[in-house]
Amino acid sequence: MAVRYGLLAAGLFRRRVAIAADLLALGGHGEAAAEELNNTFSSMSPAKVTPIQCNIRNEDEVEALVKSTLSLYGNIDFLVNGGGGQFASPSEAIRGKGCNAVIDANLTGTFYCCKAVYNAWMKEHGGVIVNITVALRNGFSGMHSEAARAAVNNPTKTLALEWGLVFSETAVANYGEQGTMMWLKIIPQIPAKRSAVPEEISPAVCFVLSPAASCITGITLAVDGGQSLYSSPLEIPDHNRWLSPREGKNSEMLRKLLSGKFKPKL
Ligand SMILES: CCCCCCC/C=C/C(=O)SCCNC(=O)CCNC(=O)[C@H](O)C(C)(C)COP(=O)(O)OP(=O)(O)OC[C@H]1O[C@@H](n2cnc3c(N)ncnc32)[C@H](O)[C@@H]1OP(=O)(O)O
Ligand SMILES: NC(=O)C1=CN([C@@H]2O[C@H](COP(=O)(O)OP(=O)(O)OC[C@H]3O[C@@H](n4cnc5c(N)ncnc54)[C@H](OP(=O)(O)O)[C@@H]3O)[C@@H](O)[C@H]2O)C=CC1
Repeated sequence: MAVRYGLLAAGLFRRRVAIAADLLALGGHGEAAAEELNNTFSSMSPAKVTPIQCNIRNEDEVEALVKSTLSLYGNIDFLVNGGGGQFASPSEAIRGKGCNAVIDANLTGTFYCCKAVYNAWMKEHGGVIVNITVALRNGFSGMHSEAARAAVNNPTKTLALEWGLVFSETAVANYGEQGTMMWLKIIPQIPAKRSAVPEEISPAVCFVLSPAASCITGITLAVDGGQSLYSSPLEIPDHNRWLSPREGKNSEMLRKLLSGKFKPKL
């Protein structure tokens, strides 16, 4: 199984019993992470994590990575795209270079990985691909990040159709170190009244990878405690930039209501 290593991928590894497989951990600093996982889980499973460094923003490196994986393991049953991230910034301050960097990491990097694994293995043998993004309905993880994550959604469906693979996009909302303060503020708006934790993301991914999901493809599975069903976590700043309604008795009534001078009957 090929996985770009991260917090969520580590959770996935914990559930390796369900999908007994070796695991290839990737990422800029994968070695220490792989060592930690191998030490932690060696008594529980023969599965082994092998770190191979690769910048997924570089197409040649991704192709070389897939080649190395196949020489190591002989096959690639699953690809879980879990690499990515963003920097925090108000939209108006994001520069082109930063925007492109985030799009390259989250969107183009995901595509490179899908394409390389498909061409080198899954085209002939089939397989399952899961793309992990952010649960972003109504927006919030930053314009650059949102653009990249939302842009994974439709191609996931297109590739599921074009390639005939079991293909799924898992949108997660679990807030660890990133955005903690912001997240604390919005927890009251989450129907579950808490965020998800990595241990709740990995079972969802395992489900999609497992034979239990053998008739599922191209779906988006939100693991977010219902957050995306409810309001947006974004705060709307006070402003006076909206067009006023046409003058008349209804706009007059609205003004009264908003001023608090008029008490509605109900
Ligand atoms: C912000 C909170 C939103 C809600 C969070 C939702 C929940 C999500 C959680 C997670 O994502 S967990 C994963 C956590 N990990 C990360 O987020 C790491 C993300 N970082 C990266 O992937 C990379 O650092 C990057 C953002 C893709 C940038 O790549 P790199 O460092 O290689 O940059 P360059 O290609 O050289 O481009 C640099 C360019 O980028 C802009 N920039 C980078 N950092 C910042 C920053 N902190 N503030 C503003 N702008 C930034 C900037 O334009 C840089 O250009 P220069 O100024 O250097 O010329
Ligand atoms: N954790 C959270 O709260 C949430 C996470 N997500 C998203 O879910 C996905 C997985 O998250 P999680 O596991 O927590 O995140 P992590 O930050 O733990 O893992 C992301 C991994 O991606 C790797 N990575 C980033 N850019 C590249 C690159 N250019 N080339 C190769 N590897 C790269 C990082 O490697 P390295 O560290 O070596 O640079 C890191 O190991 C991400 O897309 C994240 O944005 C969504 C919602 C919430």
